[in-house]
Amino acid sequence: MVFVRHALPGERVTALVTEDNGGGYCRADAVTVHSASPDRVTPSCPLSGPGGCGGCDWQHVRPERQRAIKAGVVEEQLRRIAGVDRSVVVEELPGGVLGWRSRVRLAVDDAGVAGFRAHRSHRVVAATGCPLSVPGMVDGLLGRRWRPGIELDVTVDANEQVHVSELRPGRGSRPTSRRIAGDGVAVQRAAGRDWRVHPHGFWQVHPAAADVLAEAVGSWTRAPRGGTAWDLYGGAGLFASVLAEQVGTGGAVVVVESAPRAVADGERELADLPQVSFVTGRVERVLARGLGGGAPDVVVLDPPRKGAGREVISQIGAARPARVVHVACDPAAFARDVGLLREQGYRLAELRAFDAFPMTHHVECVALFEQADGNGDTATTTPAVSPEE
Ligand SMILES: C[S@@+](CC[C@H](N)C(=O)[O-])C[C@H]1O[C@@H](n2cnc3c(N)ncnc32)[C@H](O)[C@@H]1O
Repeated sequence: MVFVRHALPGERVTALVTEDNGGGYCRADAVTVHSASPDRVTPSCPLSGPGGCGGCDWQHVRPERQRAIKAGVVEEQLRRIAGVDRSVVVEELPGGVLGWRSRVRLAVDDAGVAGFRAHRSHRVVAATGCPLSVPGMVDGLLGRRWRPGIELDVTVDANEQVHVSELRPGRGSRPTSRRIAGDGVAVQRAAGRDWRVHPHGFWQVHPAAADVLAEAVGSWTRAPRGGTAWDLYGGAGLFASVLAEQVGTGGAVVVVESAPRAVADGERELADLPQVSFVTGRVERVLARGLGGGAPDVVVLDPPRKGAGREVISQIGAARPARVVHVACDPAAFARDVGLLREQGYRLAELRAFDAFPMTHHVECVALFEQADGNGDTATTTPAVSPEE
């Protein structure tokens, strides 16, 4: 099998193999298009294409078609990995497909010129702009000379303040970071409040995404008044703020998050919600120790790309919440977690998918799971969940 970047289904192309994995599969880049798909468009960035910047690999595809392909990917992974047959629509976020990216990592080459890393490579592609980024955020950074070998972490917040940190390779795998622009506090707006958070901690990259996801999650959690909810992989507590309104001051919302900086931000920003508490630690370890405070009525989980996995899903299953809302940014890991939740007796009740990363292959899913009541879901095959996951 050959995965060809920069091509579209139905096209005839000449492709250059970039990675040969022996008997398994190859990766290749389409370098010449002989017969183009009607969905092919001219990329707005000259660096998009073979040998160019690795950031946005779908600029050559009509945006409507991008969303249709992403929907097909989610459907296919659910069918193949979780044995669930479900039709998916990928919803557009407000703001258009360009100028949305509020966080970028620039790299500086040996000559001191800033640009973007090439796809799956350390090579730096010099750039003069980035049409995907919020307008103006990288202007002035790309045209300057920098110390060779550093990287620049750039975030623009909801107040249009640009925050820049210089990252120098440090001892071990951790770079040392030095703030060179911004006041070190990014203001973000979502779920009806302003959040003052670390500019380079986790926050949704698309400016509309945090609000859209909080609304989607909150519409399905329906945590009972006085009830208990868990917000796992909770960051600064975006979803906890929604859950807190639902359970009221007589209820309890517990956020579990491994990054101490995000916990510190959340404890400060949600100090007006006494029903919210934070636990710093890895979800799998914290749940193994036991969270205390009674069984949850609702669990929200928003793990990183690799998903939650068997251990965490089993721990959630053992707590028997009535509803589980899963937020996921990798369709394959998500489908594996769907299969694991089914093993725990949960059925996929609702699913929405969002184009939170236009012009890239990434897609964000939000799913509601309810305890299966015997009616079952629309499984077509036995879930193909690997035992070690
Ligand atoms: C996709 S983000 C979601 C954050 C939050 N729900 C939000 O929307 O702002 C995933 C979060 O999980 C945290 N994380 C990653 N691995 C973790 C683990 N094993 N246990 C707890 N938190 C973890 C990361 O630090 C990050 O804040």
